[in-house]
Amino acid sequence: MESIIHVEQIKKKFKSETAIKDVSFEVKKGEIFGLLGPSGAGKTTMIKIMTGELTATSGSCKVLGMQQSEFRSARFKSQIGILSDNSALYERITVQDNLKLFCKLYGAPLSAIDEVLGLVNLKGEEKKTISKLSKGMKQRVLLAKALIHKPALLFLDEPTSALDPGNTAHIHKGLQKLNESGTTIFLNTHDMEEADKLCHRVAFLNEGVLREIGEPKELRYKYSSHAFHIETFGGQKLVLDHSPDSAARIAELISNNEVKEMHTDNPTLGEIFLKVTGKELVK
Ligand SMILES: Nc1ncnc2c1ncn2[C@@H]1O[C@H](COP(=O)(O)OP(=O)(O)OP(=O)(O)O)[C@@H](O)[C@H]1O
Repeated sequence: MESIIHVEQIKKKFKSETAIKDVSFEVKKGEIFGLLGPSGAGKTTMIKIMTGELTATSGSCKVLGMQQSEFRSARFKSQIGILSDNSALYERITVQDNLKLFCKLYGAPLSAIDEVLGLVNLKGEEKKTISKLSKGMKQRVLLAKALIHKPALLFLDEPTSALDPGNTAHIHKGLQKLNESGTTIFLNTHDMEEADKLCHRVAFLNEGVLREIGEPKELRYKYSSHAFHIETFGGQKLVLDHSPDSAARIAELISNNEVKEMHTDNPTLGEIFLKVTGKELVK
Protein backbone atom coordinates (compact mmCIF):
# COMPACT_ATOMS: atom_id res chain seq x y z
CA MET A 1 0.00 0.00 0.00
CA GLU A 2 1.08 3.55 -0.78
CA SER A 3 2.75 5.40 2.12
CA ILE A 4 1.28 8.77 3.11
CA ILE A 5 3.96 9.64 5.72
CA HIS A 6 7.61 8.81 5.21
CA VAL A 7 9.91 9.75 8.09
CA GLU A 8 13.59 8.93 7.76
CA GLN A 9 16.31 9.48 10.35
CA ILE A 10 14.58 12.49 11.87
CA LYS A 11 16.43 14.30 14.62
CA LYS A 12 15.13 17.31 16.57
CA LYS A 13 17.36 19.26 18.90
CA PHE A 14 16.15 21.95 21.31
CA LYS A 15 19.19 23.85 22.65
CA SER A 16 20.62 21.33 25.15
CA GLU A 17 18.14 18.55 24.57
CA THR A 18 17.64 16.12 21.68
CA ALA A 19 13.90 15.37 21.74
CA ILE A 20 13.85 13.10 18.66
CA LYS A 21 16.77 10.79 17.96
CA ASP A 22 17.04 9.36 14.42
CA VAL A 23 13.43 8.24 14.15
CA SER A 24 12.26 6.44 10.98
CA PHE A 25 8.82 5.03 10.12
CA GLU A 26 6.17 4.97 7.42
CA VAL A 27 2.40 5.34 7.64
CA LYS A 28 0.35 3.71 4.89
CA LYS A 29 -2.64 5.33 3.27
CA GLY A 30 -5.82 4.26 5.08
CA GLU A 31 -4.13 3.30 8.35
CA ILE A 32 -4.82 4.38 11.90
CA PHE A 33 -1.27 4.62 13.19
CA GLY A 34 -0.56 5.15 16.88
CA LEU A 35 2.56 6.71 18.37
CA LEU A 36 2.73 5.51 21.96
CA GLY A 37 4.94 6.89 24.66
CA PRO A 38 4.92 8.34 28.15
CA SER A 39 4.91 12.06 28.87
CA GLY A 40 8.01 13.73 27.43
CA ALA A 41 8.75 10.89 24.97
CA GLY A 42 8.67 13.26 21.99
CA LYS A 43 5.22 12.50 20.55
CA THR A 44 4.02 16.11 20.22
CA THR A 45 7.37 17.17 18.77
CA MET A 46 6.99 14.43 16.14
CA ILE A 47 3.50 15.65 15.14
CA LYS A 48 4.74 19.25 15.03
CA ILE A 49 7.49 18.21 12.61
CA MET A 50 5.04 16.31 10.38
CA THR A 51 2.61 19.25 10.28
CA GLY A 52 5.17 21.98 9.66
CA GLU A 53 4.99 23.66 13.07
CA LEU A 54 8.59 22.69 13.79
CA THR A 55 11.48 22.01 11.44
CA ALA A 56 13.57 18.91 12.01
CA THR A 57 17.26 19.44 12.79
CA SER A 58 18.17 16.68 10.32
CA GLY A 59 16.59 13.81 8.40
CA SER A 60 13.83 13.64 5.86
CA CYS A 61 10.08 13.93 6.43
CA LYS A 62 7.71 13.48 3.51
CA VAL A 63 3.96 13.84 4.06
CA LEU A 64 1.33 13.45 1.31
CA GLY A 65 4.14 13.40 -1.22
CA MET A 66 5.42 16.81 -0.07
CA GLN A 67 8.75 17.72 1.54
CA GLN A 68 9.16 19.75 4.76
CA SER A 69 9.72 22.95 2.75
CA GLU A 70 6.13 22.64 1.43
CA PHE A 71 4.43 22.04 4.82
CA ARG A 72 3.40 25.68 5.16
CA SER A 73 1.71 25.79 1.77
CA ALA A 74 -2.07 26.08 1.34
CA ARG A 75 -2.00 22.85 -0.71
CA PHE A 76 -0.54 20.98 2.27
CA LYS A 77 -2.80 22.61 4.89
CA SER A 78 -5.91 21.84 2.87
CA GLN A 79 -5.15 18.12 3.02
CA ILE A 80 -4.41 17.75 6.73
CA GLY A 81 -6.48 18.16 9.89
CA ILE A 82 -4.94 18.70 13.33
CA LEU A 83 -6.36 18.25 16.81
CA SER A 84 -3.86 19.30 19.47
CA ASP A 85 -3.54 21.29 22.67
CA ASN A 86 -3.07 24.39 20.53
CA SER A 87 -6.43 23.93 18.79
CA ALA A 88 -8.83 26.69 19.79
CA LEU A 89 -12.41 27.81 19.31
CA TYR A 90 -14.16 31.17 19.51
CA GLU A 91 -15.64 30.93 23.02
CA ARG A 92 -18.37 33.58 22.74
CA ILE A 93 -20.16 32.25 19.69
CA THR A 94 -22.11 29.05 19.02
CA VAL A 95 -20.87 25.69 17.81
CA GLN A 96 -22.51 26.34 14.45
CA ASP A 97 -21.02 29.83 14.03
CA ASN A 98 -17.57 28.47 14.88
CA LEU A 99 -17.91 25.78 12.25
CA LYS A 100 -19.23 28.30 9.71
CA LEU A 101 -16.10 30.40 10.24
CA PHE A 102 -13.85 27.38 9.79
CA CYS A 103 -15.77 26.40 6.64
CA LYS A 104 -14.99 29.83 5.23
CA LEU A 105 -11.36 29.62 6.31
CA TYR A 106 -10.83 26.21 4.71
CA GLY A 107 -13.09 26.80 1.70
CA ALA A 108 -15.43 23.98 2.74
CA PRO A 109 -19.15 23.99 1.84
CA LEU A 110 -21.58 24.80 4.69
CA SER A 111 -23.20 21.40 4.13
CA ALA A 112 -20.06 19.91 5.73
CA ILE A 113 -21.23 21.20 9.14
CA ASP A 114 -24.13 18.79 9.43
CA GLU A 115 -21.96 15.87 8.39
CA VAL A 116 -19.19 16.52 10.94
CA LEU A 117 -21.67 17.21 13.74
CA GLY A 118 -23.12 13.77 13.14
CA LEU A 119 -19.68 12.21 13.19
CA VAL A 120 -18.76 13.69 16.58
CA ASN A 121 -22.25 13.12 17.96
CA LEU A 122 -23.12 16.78 18.46
CA LYS A 123 -26.28 17.07 16.37
CA GLY A 124 -28.82 19.15 18.24
CA GLU A 125 -26.10 21.03 20.19
CA GLU A 126 -25.12 23.42 17.40
CA LYS A 127 -26.93 26.45 18.89
CA LYS A 128 -24.96 26.25 22.15
CA THR A 129 -22.28 28.82 22.95
CA ILE A 130 -18.80 27.29 23.23
CA SER A 131 -18.12 28.80 26.68
CA LYS A 132 -21.10 26.89 28.04
CA LEU A 133 -19.98 23.48 26.79
CA SER A 134 -18.41 20.73 28.88
CA LYS A 135 -14.77 19.79 28.26
CA GLY A 136 -15.83 16.64 26.41
CA MET A 137 -18.20 18.57 24.14
CA LYS A 138 -15.54 21.18 23.39
CA GLN A 139 -13.13 18.42 22.45
CA ARG A 140 -15.74 17.04 20.05
CA VAL A 141 -16.23 20.49 18.49
CA LEU A 142 -12.44 20.71 18.06
CA LEU A 143 -12.50 17.37 16.30
CA ALA A 144 -15.35 18.63 14.09
CA LYS A 145 -13.19 21.68 13.27
CA ALA A 146 -10.24 19.44 12.34
CA LEU A 147 -12.51 17.47 9.99
CA ILE A 148 -14.58 20.20 8.38
CA HIS A 149 -12.52 20.31 5.17
CA LYS A 150 -12.42 16.49 4.82
CA PRO A 151 -8.66 16.14 5.19
CA ALA A 152 -7.01 13.06 3.73
CA LEU A 153 -4.77 12.85 6.79
CA LEU A 154 -5.74 13.61 10.37
CA PHE A 155 -3.22 14.22 13.19
CA LEU A 156 -4.58 13.74 16.69
CA ASP A 157 -2.50 14.57 19.76
CA GLU A 158 -4.03 12.79 22.76
CA PRO A 159 -7.60 13.29 21.49
CA THR A 160 -9.35 11.71 24.45
CA SER A 161 -7.07 12.56 27.39
CA ALA A 162 -9.17 13.93 30.24
CA LEU A 163 -12.45 12.80 28.67
CA ASP A 164 -14.88 10.49 30.44
CA PRO A 165 -15.48 6.97 29.05
CA GLY A 166 -18.76 7.99 27.36
CA ASN A 167 -17.20 10.84 25.40
CA THR A 168 -14.15 8.73 24.64
CA ALA A 169 -16.36 6.01 23.19
CA HIS A 170 -18.21 8.57 21.00
CA ILE A 171 -14.94 9.95 19.67
CA HIS A 172 -13.57 6.45 19.02
CA LYS A 173 -16.68 5.50 17.07
CA GLY A 174 -16.48 8.70 15.01
CA LEU A 175 -12.79 8.10 14.24
CA GLN A 176 -13.43 4.53 13.13
CA LYS A 177 -16.25 5.71 10.85
CA LEU A 178 -14.00 8.39 9.42
CA ASN A 179 -11.19 5.92 8.82
CA GLU A 180 -13.59 3.52 7.09
CA SER A 181 -14.50 6.36 4.72
CA GLY A 182 -10.81 6.68 3.74
CA THR A 183 -9.14 9.15 6.16
CA THR A 184 -5.68 8.16 7.36
CA ILE A 185 -5.22 8.89 11.06
CA PHE A 186 -2.01 9.53 12.99
CA LEU A 187 -2.71 9.31 16.68
CA ASN A 188 -0.49 10.24 19.64
CA THR A 189 -1.50 8.55 22.84
CA HIS A 190 -0.29 7.18 26.13
CA ASP A 191 -3.54 5.28 26.51
CA MET A 192 -2.76 1.68 25.59
CA GLU A 193 -6.42 0.66 25.51
CA GLU A 194 -7.17 3.42 23.02
CA ALA A 195 -4.24 2.30 20.86
CA ASP A 196 -5.25 -1.34 21.06
CA LYS A 197 -8.83 -0.55 20.11
CA LEU A 198 -8.19 1.88 17.28
CA CYS A 199 -4.77 1.38 15.74
CA HIS A 200 -3.85 -0.91 12.86
CA ARG A 201 -0.20 -0.40 13.80
CA VAL A 202 1.58 1.21 16.73
CA ALA A 203 5.09 2.51 17.33
CA PHE A 204 6.72 2.84 20.76
CA LEU A 205 8.59 6.07 21.40
CA ASN A 206 10.72 6.45 24.51
CA GLU A 207 13.08 9.36 25.24
CA GLY A 208 13.03 10.29 21.55
CA VAL A 209 13.96 6.80 20.35
CA LEU A 210 11.61 4.55 18.35
CA ARG A 211 11.84 1.18 20.07
CA GLU A 212 9.26 -1.05 18.40
CA ILE A 213 6.70 -0.94 15.61
CA GLY A 214 3.99 -3.34 14.47
CA GLU A 215 0.38 -4.48 14.63
CA PRO A 216 -0.87 -4.80 18.23
CA LYS A 217 -1.75 -8.46 17.58
CA GLU A 218 1.73 -9.20 16.16
CA LEU A 219 3.43 -7.48 19.09
CA ARG A 220 1.37 -9.41 21.61
CA TYR A 221 2.44 -12.63 19.91
CA LYS A 222 6.08 -11.55 19.67
CA TYR A 223 6.32 -10.68 23.37
CA SER A 224 4.16 -13.54 24.66
CA SER A 225 5.87 -16.31 26.60
CA HIS A 226 3.39 -18.62 24.78
CA ALA A 227 2.63 -20.33 28.07
CA PHE A 228 -0.77 -21.87 28.85
CA HIS A 229 -2.41 -20.55 32.02
CA ILE A 230 -4.86 -23.04 33.47
CA GLU A 231 -7.16 -22.84 36.46
CA THR A 232 -8.80 -26.04 37.64
CA PHE A 233 -12.15 -26.43 39.36
CA GLY A 234 -10.13 -27.40 42.43
CA GLY A 235 -8.57 -23.89 42.46
CA GLN A 236 -5.15 -25.01 41.20
CA LYS A 237 -3.34 -22.50 38.96
CA LEU A 238 -0.89 -23.93 36.44
CA VAL A 239 1.46 -22.36 33.92
CA LEU A 240 2.51 -24.87 31.26
CA ASP A 241 4.94 -24.49 28.39
CA HIS A 242 4.81 -25.94 24.85
CA SER A 243 6.38 -29.32 25.63
CA PRO A 244 5.11 -32.89 25.05
CA ASP A 245 4.84 -33.26 28.86
CA SER A 246 2.63 -30.16 29.08
CA ALA A 247 0.48 -31.41 26.18
CA ALA A 248 -0.06 -34.72 28.00
CA ARG A 249 -0.90 -32.88 31.26
CA ILE A 250 -3.40 -30.59 29.47
CA ALA A 251 -5.03 -33.60 27.75
CA GLU A 252 -5.31 -35.35 31.12
CA LEU A 253 -6.88 -32.27 32.78
CA ILE A 254 -9.37 -31.91 29.94
CA SER A 255 -10.36 -35.57 29.89
CA ASN A 256 -10.88 -35.50 33.68
CA ASN A 257 -13.07 -32.40 33.19
CA GLU A 258 -10.87 -30.41 35.58
CA VAL A 259 -10.30 -27.27 33.45
CA LYS A 260 -12.25 -24.25 34.65
CA GLU A 261 -10.32 -21.71 32.58
CA MET A 262 -7.47 -21.87 30.10
CA HIS A 263 -5.79 -19.06 28.17
CA THR A 264 -2.46 -18.32 26.56
CA ASP A 265 -0.21 -15.55 27.83
CA ASN A 266 -1.47 -12.34 26.18
CA PRO A 267 0.48 -9.25 27.26
CA THR A 268 -1.15 -5.82 26.94
CA LEU A 269 0.55 -3.05 24.96
CA GLY A 270 1.41 -1.43 28.30
CA GLU A 271 3.15 -4.60 29.49
CA ILE A 272 5.02 -4.88 26.20
CA PHE A 273 6.07 -1.23 26.44
CA LEU A 274 7.42 -1.89 29.92
CA LYS A 275 9.28 -4.96 28.67
CA VAL A 276 10.84 -3.05 25.75
CA THR A 277 11.67 0.25 27.48
CA GLY A 278 11.66 -0.52 31.19
CA LYS A 279 9.13 2.30 31.55
CA GLU A 280 5.45 2.32 32.48
CA LEU A 281 3.10 3.63 29.84
CA VAL A 282 0.67 5.06 32.34
CA LYS A 283 -2.90 5.73 31.31
N1 LIG B 1 9.85 24.18 22.29
C1 LIG B 1 10.60 23.40 23.06
N2 LIG B 1 11.75 23.88 23.60
C2 LIG B 1 12.55 23.10 24.36
N3 LIG B 1 12.28 21.80 24.68
C3 LIG B 1 11.14 21.28 24.19
C4 LIG B 1 10.25 22.05 23.35
N4 LIG B 1 9.21 21.24 23.00
C5 LIG B 1 9.44 20.05 23.60
N5 LIG B 1 10.59 20.06 24.29
C6 LIG B 1 11.17 18.94 25.05
O1 LIG B 1 11.20 17.79 24.20
C7 LIG B 1 10.83 16.61 24.93
C8 LIG B 1 9.68 15.93 24.23
O2 LIG B 1 8.50 16.74 24.43
P1 LIG B 1 7.10 16.39 23.75
O3 LIG B 1 6.14 17.46 24.12
O4 LIG B 1 7.30 16.14 22.31
O5 LIG B 1 6.72 15.02 24.50
P2 LIG B 1 5.34 14.23 24.50
O6 LIG B 1 5.67 12.79 24.32
O7 LIG B 1 4.39 14.83 23.55
O8 LIG B 1 4.83 14.47 25.99
P3 LIG B 1 3.32 14.71 26.53
O9 LIG B 1 2.61 13.39 26.40
O10 LIG B 1 3.52 15.12 27.95
O11 LIG B 1 2.69 15.79 25.69
C9 LIG B 1 10.53 17.05 26.36
O12 LIG B 1 11.64 16.80 27.16
C10 LIG B 1 10.28 18.53 26.22
O13 LIG B 1 10.66 19.23 27.39
